[in-house]
Amino acid sequence: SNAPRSSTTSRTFTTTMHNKSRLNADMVNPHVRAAEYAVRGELAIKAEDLRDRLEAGEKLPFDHVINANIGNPQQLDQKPLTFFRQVIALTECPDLLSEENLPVTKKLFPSDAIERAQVLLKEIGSVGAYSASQGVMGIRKNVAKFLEERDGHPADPADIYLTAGASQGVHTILHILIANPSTGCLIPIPQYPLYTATLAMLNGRAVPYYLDEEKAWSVSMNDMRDGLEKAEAQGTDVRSLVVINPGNPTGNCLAVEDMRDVLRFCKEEGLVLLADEVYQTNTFVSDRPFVSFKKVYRDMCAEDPSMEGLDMVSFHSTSKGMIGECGRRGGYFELTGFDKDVRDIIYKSVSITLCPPVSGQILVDLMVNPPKQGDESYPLYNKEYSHIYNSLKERSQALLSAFKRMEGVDCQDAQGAMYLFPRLTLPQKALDAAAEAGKTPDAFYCLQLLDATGVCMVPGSGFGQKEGTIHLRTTFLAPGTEYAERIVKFHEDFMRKYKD
Ligand SMILES: Cc1ncc(COP(=O)(O)O)c(CN[C@@H]2CONC2=O)c1O
Repeated sequence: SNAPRSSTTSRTFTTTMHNKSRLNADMVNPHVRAAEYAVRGELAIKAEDLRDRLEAGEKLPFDHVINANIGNPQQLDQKPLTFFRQVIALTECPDLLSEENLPVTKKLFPSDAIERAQVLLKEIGSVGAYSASQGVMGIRKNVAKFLEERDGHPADPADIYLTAGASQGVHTILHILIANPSTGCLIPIPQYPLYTATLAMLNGRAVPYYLDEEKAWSVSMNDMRDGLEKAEAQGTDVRSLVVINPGNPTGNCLAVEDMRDVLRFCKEEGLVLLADEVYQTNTFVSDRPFVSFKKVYRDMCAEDPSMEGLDMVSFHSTSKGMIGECGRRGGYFELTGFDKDVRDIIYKSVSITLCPPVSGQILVDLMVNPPKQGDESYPLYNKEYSHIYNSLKERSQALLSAFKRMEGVDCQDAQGAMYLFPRLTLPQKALDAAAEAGKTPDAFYCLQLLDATGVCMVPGSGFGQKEGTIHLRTTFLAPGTEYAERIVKFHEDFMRKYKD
């Protein structure tokens, strides 16, 4: 109405009221509704509730909750690498580098941190500005240089895409690969549920291939082939294959021979290989050092040119390793192969979300180009890095030995990554109690463990496991061995309570 407004006038709009109900869960995208991500599922939610109750002063059988459900090192006691934070701080507050402030800044920051921040800011401009969608070129050049030094084969900055963590990279690539509801992707079982959750949201098909627990979780080519053939017989158009190396949740590091078999299989079957290598510096056994799929592939092409023509995406992240800067959301993927038209579509896809976090990009630069011998910051960097590495290795061994002491628990060595994936053999009474509670045996055990000890692990079913087996996934990030003893004690009580 055009009537003059007054404090009492209320404008009324006469429209035909649509009798639409308010949005409810049945109205949202059913594929997103169907997706599951156990790392932050029922157990994690309950752990947060217990933490809140402790903070509110409630008395529980433990005085703090330990999140062993997620590989989040700095949530526990891991400290950030000093040099990385110094460079990030300087790039976030460029006034510290002004002529006027530099004399004071030099008293607070090492010269190589100041120099690195100046070089980065010259490349980036402001960390508050959008960068190129693929990421800052200077940083991508450093990633390419790192890859050349790591693998001994050429790497091109044009093949490098910086991402908001590896998660965003995985989502981008799967989003492009899943062309329709019958498109499938071969996924290792057990796997990190980013893959099955993303495939569910994209309405694609997760095609399982089982890792061989008896062979330290190595890949079984027969199982991979069976998985492919079974899926194709059901009308699935399998277009890609995921390998996680070192493995999450299994901690296995693949032998080069197995990697060659996987590459040959992908070439023969025309599959895009997604090589998730975020744990490439989390390796603990000397006879299984990390070797990239890119290196093995290039070596194979040099021996046999008929291997050329494979399409592969390799993922890395600043969330893992000895860096553990999960919240920064830094990462990248490297494209190997790919038709130019497909690359244009990948670029278009990443351009829609403008650019990855610039501070995450800076962290990628630091990850691939850390202080070197002779640099002012190298002694401190090396000391911190070695301390973190050694403590992760010790903690993996301490928790593994605790599991090996537990009745009915069998656990493969942690060759790498941040996790253990023990297998449990539980008494029938425990299985019956779980069924009675409407829970899977692994979830039942994890819930009881959490209630009794405050230690939050994730049921193996959240990662996939062979029918009839029972596993748990835990990180070994928590400090000390006290919590491992809590787990041992709980297990003894649990097995006594449900003894057949
Ligand atoms: C194998 C693997 N790939 C990708 C990611 C994603 O990492 P960013 O997006 O942070 O780069 C993770 C994270 N690991 C999850 C997070 O913590 N615990 C886990 O199992 C992972 O384990």
